[in-house]
Parts: sequence; C-alpha cells; structure tokens
Amino acid sequence: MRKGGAGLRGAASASALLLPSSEDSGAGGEPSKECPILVAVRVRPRNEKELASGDPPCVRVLSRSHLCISKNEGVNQYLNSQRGRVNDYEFDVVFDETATQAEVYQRSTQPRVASVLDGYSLTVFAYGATGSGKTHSMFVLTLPLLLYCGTAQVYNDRLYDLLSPGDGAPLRIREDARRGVTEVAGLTRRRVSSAAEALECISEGNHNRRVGSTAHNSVSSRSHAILQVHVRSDGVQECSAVMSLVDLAGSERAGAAAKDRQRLTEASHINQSLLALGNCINALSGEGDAQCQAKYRDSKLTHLLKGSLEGHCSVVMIVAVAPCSGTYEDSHNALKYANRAKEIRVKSPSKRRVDVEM
Ligand SMILES: Nc1ncnc2c1ncn2[C@@H]1O[C@H](COP(=O)(O)OP(=O)(O)OP(=O)(O)O)[C@@H](O)[C@H]1O
Repeated sequence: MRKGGAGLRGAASASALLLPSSEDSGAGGEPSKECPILVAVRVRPRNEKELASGDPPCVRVLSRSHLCISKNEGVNQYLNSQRGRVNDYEFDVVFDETATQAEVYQRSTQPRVASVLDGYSLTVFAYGATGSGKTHSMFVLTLPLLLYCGTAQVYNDRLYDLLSPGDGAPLRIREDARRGVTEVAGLTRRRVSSAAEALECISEGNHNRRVGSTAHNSVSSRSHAILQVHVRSDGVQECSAVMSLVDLAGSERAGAAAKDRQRLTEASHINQSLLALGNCINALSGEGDAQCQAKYRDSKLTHLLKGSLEGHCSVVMIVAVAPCSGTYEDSHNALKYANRAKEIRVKSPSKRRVDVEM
C-alpha cells in the first residue's frame, strides 16, 4: 500500500457503497509485490458487413482461457488438421463473441477494482487493432464509480481535456510526488455519485474525442482516451489511489491504415506512444527505477500513466480481437502481443526481463 495503513476502505464509505462485491478472487485477485498483468482477450462477434461478405472466422475460442487462430481456410478446417499446434494461445481469461459486458467486467476487472480501496493504483488498458472492440469493452469498465472523474485524450502526443475542450489548447502534466500521482494540470474533474453519472462523462468525452477515418474503420479513434478516477480520503491518514482506464488508439500497422498525410502523422504518433508504453512496461518488469524514470518522458501517454504504473499497482490488459480472416494479421499481432504481456511482472526487479514489442 502506498500510503495510509488502513487504505481507503474505512474512510471512503460512499465509494464502498458503489462497488460491486468481489467474491471472485480468481485470476484477478489481490495484487502482491510480484504482480502479474492480468491479460484478457475478447473476440467480438462478426458485424453485418463481415457476415454478408462471407469472410470466415479466423479465431475460435476453445475454453475460458484458450483460443486458436488460423490464416486462410477458416478456423474450423484448421482445427481439424492442426489441433494443438502453433497458433494456440492461453490467457488468464478469454471471452468469445457471446460474452456480455457484465461478464467481461466480472471476470477481468472487478476483482482488482476492490484493491483501489486499499490504496493500490489500478490501470486497465484496452489494446487491439482498429475496429476490434476496444472502446466497446472499455465502456462497461466504469461501472464501479468512485469519486471524481476526469477524461483526457492524447492526440499526436499532446494532451487535451475531453470534458471541456474549450479553445483546444493542450494541457500540461503535473507530478505530485507527495501523493504519488500524476495528473493533467487544469483537467476538468466532475464529482460523480452513480454509475449513470460516470457513463455520462464517458459519453461526453467520447463525443469530443478525435475520430478519423482509416482504411480499416470509418469511425476510428486516432487518440488514446484516458479516464482517471481519483479516490481520495482526507481523514487522519491521507490515502489516494488512481484508477486509469486507457482506451488505446488502434494498433494496426501505420502504413496499412493511413489514407493521407494527416492519418500518417497520427499513425506515427500512435505507434511511437505504444512503443513508449511497451518500453515502460519492460523497464518496470526488470530495469529498475532510473531507467523507468527516463522512459516515462518518452511520450505524453506514459508520462501521464507514471503514477499509475509505478509503486504497488495492478494492471489489467484487455486485448480486443476482430474475428474474420480479412483482419487475420492484425488479430494475430494483437494475440502475440498479449502472449508476451502475460509474462510481465510489474515492479519485480528480480524477475527475468521480458521484452514487449508493440
Ligand atoms: N463485443 C461486441 N459486441 C457487439 N458489438 C461490438 C463488440 N465489440 C465491438 N462491437 C462493435 O464493433 C464496432 C467497433 O468497435 P469499437 O469502436 O469498440 O472498436 P475500437 O477497437 O475501439 O476501434 P478504434 O481503434 O478504431 O477506435 C462498434 O460498432 C462496436 O459497437
């Protein structure tokens, strides 16, 4: 626990009331000193266009923790000939296209949300290619609402307020070493007292978010959206923790998705910041503090998440995957990334280092 022996449980009774119970400690239980990232993969259903095109599914969920992917002939034929071979993957949690929003929340994030009240920071990333379902999955994760909500986006490595876009001037990052948090200076924060009020904040932020069209997805998010929920108690023992929900911009290959110069610039910034995030996670898992401190400054995304990723924190990565053969390359790249991420132990320098390429 970063501050305050009693955590926030006793002090923030309003928060506690809003939290769902977390009986299921399962794969996502209490964070320990060697805290693995919980990696969940969600395969979305085929949309109308994909169904109409007859493009066969390339991903098949085999169990609650196991899936496989195959390239050309469709996953069913592949399974008959190759079962158990190269393209099988196992993760902490796997969701097929029938999974409900509530199920995704309960099996991926809910057990770890409870730890925020003990003073642990929690960061939830949604990673995946354009159109794979990141935003859709992130929406539900805001159900357990705490106290103050602010939402920002990183667009072309600049930070913008999503609740009060104002004149569009970029904002600065401020580090508060005393409280151990990193914040956006001047970011609009709204007091919320119910899940509905929080969802309103998210909707408003998403409405103001930078959306462009790429070759993959006509309504693609070209920025990273970050919702930070601050839990604070100002009692005798001051505690604070931040829950960050990060809806990353699409991870597809820059050249493949860029339609024009502006899209190419955006794609290059997106890839640079995803790379910076991968470098930070690697540093946290093995290189020690000095290297981490330098790497956080590589991008606005990682600088903003500094306070959430260091110290005792818990990280959940939800990897969204589109099901069809037409997006096989992007889906397989996302699964390979997820496969590496599950080896990472946040803040455990004695563990072996695992490199993550993004
Ligand atoms: N599990 C799901 N069930 C039903 N519809 C889904 C699901 N996942 C995604 N969709 C739908 O697929 C479309 C694309 O999803 P979404 O916008 O979440 O993708 P994304 O990965 O955030 O894309 P981008 O990176 O381009 O912003 C949306 O219309 C969304 O409603």
